[in-house]
Amino acid sequence: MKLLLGCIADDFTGATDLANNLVRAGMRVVQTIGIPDAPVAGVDAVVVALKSRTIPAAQAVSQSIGALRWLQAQGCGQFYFKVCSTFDSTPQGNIGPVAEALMDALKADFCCVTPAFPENGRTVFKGHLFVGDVLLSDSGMRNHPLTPMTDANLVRVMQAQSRGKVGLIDHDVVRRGPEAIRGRIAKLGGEGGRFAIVDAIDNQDLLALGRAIADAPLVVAGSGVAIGLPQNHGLAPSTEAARLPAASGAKAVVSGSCSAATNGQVQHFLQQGLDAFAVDPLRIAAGQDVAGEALVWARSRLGDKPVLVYSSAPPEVVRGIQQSIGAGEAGEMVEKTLAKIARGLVDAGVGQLIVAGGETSGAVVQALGVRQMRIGPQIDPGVPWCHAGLHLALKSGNFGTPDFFTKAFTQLQ
Ligand SMILES: Nc1ncnc2c1ncn2[C@@H]1O[C@H](COP(=O)(O)OP(=O)(O)OP(=O)(O)O)[C@@H](O)[C@H]1O
Ligand SMILES: O=C(O)[C@@H](O)C(=O)CO
Repeated sequence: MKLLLGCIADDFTGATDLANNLVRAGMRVVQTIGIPDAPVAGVDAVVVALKSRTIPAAQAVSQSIGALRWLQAQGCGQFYFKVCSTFDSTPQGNIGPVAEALMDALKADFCCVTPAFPENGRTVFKGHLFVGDVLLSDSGMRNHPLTPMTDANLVRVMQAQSRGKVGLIDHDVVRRGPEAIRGRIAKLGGEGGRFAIVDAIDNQDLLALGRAIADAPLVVAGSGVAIGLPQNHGLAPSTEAARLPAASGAKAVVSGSCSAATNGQVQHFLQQGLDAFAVDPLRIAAGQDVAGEALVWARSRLGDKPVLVYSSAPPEVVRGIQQSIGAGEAGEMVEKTLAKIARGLVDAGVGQLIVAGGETSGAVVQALGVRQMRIGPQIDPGVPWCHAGLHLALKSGNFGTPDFFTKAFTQLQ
């Protein structure tokens, strides 16, 4: 059986987010960690998770083209480049350069682009991206250390990193439905345009866009557009596609995300009086065996109630640590330590594991030797349970309700 959709995601939690929306809309999906070395059978879509969001553009292009070639070899007819719902990028890329390289490889003339994900508060109107009630440029993303987003006008943002001309399909057109969208694509393409940012403020808009681009070789989007593509293959939302084996084993959370949502989730967990171990980056830097200590601490506590191991901290604490040992060094040390702890927890019997943070998830999944994950039911928008021998939930820093670290396990019972 041929794959219906081939997806390339620029980070790990983003890949899971996309896979989750495809599954909810009725596709059976496998997420692979990097380019697989063997064919994947029995699914409708494969999401290849790369870690290409902030690496040099040339490397991001070459990894993405590698993923495209593998997906083409599986017979995919349509491709999806998953980018962040806050359009994380710089004038150097990587959204524009990767999108143009994929279009060249696919001989595609035109491509629709939208990070809209209304269920998670990301909407695009008149080409401007809103995060909840504020413009992207007024959201916390303006302070992002690697990809500060200081302009909410996505036509301008995309144009700055693309050779081809970028236009807009605005909401007046989108709400008139698929035919009107197709008409505008043809018009913009006829005027020499290569990309259009597409407005979408609710799921209805995304379903219309999904229909309009049924025959397009490529779409560049957050996970939102995924809800509109399975309908083109006669698939409908169902819980069947999200069925996973029964969960077993002890429960644990490993959190290296320092985003506001995760910090709130850590506080909520602590307020429940549940067991938690704080990882101190300064002690790691001083050469202490923090991973060993955490595992000794955890072993006697593993069981039905979840344990939490976290380095998550508020921005002022993180800044202090970064000033003392360097931002890159602190990040790498913490990631390595948390990954070692996650490996030890699984060896000690953890079978249900939540990991918070995209970089942290990448490090943990690599330490666990996971190459593929089957996507299961959604916990919160953008975060599903997955199965890879054990049950895993990879949570984007900004996603999930405050009780996520306890509620997620209840869902598996
Ligand atoms: N206390 C800390 N001090 C300094 N750096 C830390 C600390 N805790 C975690 N880190 C590092 O901060 C980074 C957090 O990035 P990560 O991608 O895991 O989370 P996020 O940015 O919130 O998630 P997402 O990418 O899904 O939005 C990691 O490199 C992690 O190792
Ligand atoms: O689209 C999003 O916001 C997320 O899937 C993501 O990419 C997190 O890094």
